[in-house]
Amino acid sequence: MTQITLRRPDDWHLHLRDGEMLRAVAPESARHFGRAIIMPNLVPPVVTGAEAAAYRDRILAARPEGSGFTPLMTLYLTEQTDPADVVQAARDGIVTAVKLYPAGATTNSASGVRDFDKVRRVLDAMAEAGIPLCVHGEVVDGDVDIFDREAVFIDRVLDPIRRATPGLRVVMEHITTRDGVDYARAGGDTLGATITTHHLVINRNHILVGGIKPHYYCLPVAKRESHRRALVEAATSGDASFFLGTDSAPHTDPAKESACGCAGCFTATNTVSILAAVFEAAGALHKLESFASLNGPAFYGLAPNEDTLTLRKGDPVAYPPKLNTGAGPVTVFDPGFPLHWRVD
Ligand SMILES: NC(=O)N[C@@H](CC(=O)O)C(=O)O
Ligand SMILES: [Zn+2]
Ligand SMILES: [Zn+2]
Repeated sequence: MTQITLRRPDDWHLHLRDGEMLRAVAPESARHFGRAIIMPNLVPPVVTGAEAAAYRDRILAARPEGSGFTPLMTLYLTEQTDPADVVQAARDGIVTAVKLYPAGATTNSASGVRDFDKVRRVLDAMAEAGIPLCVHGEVVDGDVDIFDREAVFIDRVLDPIRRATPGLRVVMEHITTRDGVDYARAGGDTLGATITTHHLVINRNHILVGGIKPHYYCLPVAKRESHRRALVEAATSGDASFFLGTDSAPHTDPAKESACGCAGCFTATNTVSILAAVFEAAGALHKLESFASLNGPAFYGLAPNEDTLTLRKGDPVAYPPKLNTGAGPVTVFDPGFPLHWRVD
């Protein structure tokens, strides 16, 4: 196959940041994607419906002329979140989902949740109103090894929450393990999982072998190769539980290339070409549309995009290694292999 046309993909987990960074990265996502679930972990975080509405306006203003890219906003769940504000913001069409960060789990998560009982009323209201909860699924306990944090979160936090709040629609964001794949697959139609582009490509060796590679460091951290293979198997299976959430998370080079570097891979620029390579290598190009364009909208109760995107195979596509932003240079994720699929 040398050409494939799919419904325009969506990105169900995206960081656009704010200010100069937003202005530089928004066009990178708007080029290929129809919609994106926008992460609320700004400084300070997007906590209320009014803040989400204002942030949405800033994103719309950062789109290139004529772009139809639609940001789908989320609220950052805190122990002070007002259930009525969440429900109202969803009813008003401002907010599509709520994001749960365990406090301290990742970039800008300090305002996240420590005591899950304190958000019980919000979760009950969300279950009742059908508002999805997007979850960064890692425990933060110092005694849990960083490579085990996802599996332990499923047992200690996620499964108890889902049992206590039946009907709550949950997205396990950026799963990185076979444990995550298995739990999502068995979870029925109230449970979905996003998989990032980079976790389909790298394992922990990419970060650590031959010198430390800060641009491959993200959270949850990439796991061993058998887990990466489980993710590829899940993404390319066509199973409706799994859909694309790039987690494209720009940080400037100085913030990444540091004695204490930030977590996040910036993949917005070349994600679609990388995904085509991954799916082709798995003999599953015909499943790319399910993963990138169909399963996500189905979970969120939305129609797929009307328009399409065509990829053609040819000579390697050159992507700029860095995006220059007003906030500083941002390194574009390097998959480590040539990309032959060009988006028309
Ligand atoms: N994935 C990351 O490594 N970083 C994300 C936060 C997140 O999605 O956990 C970021 O905001 O930089
Ligand atoms: Zn996260
Ligand atoms: Zn993220």
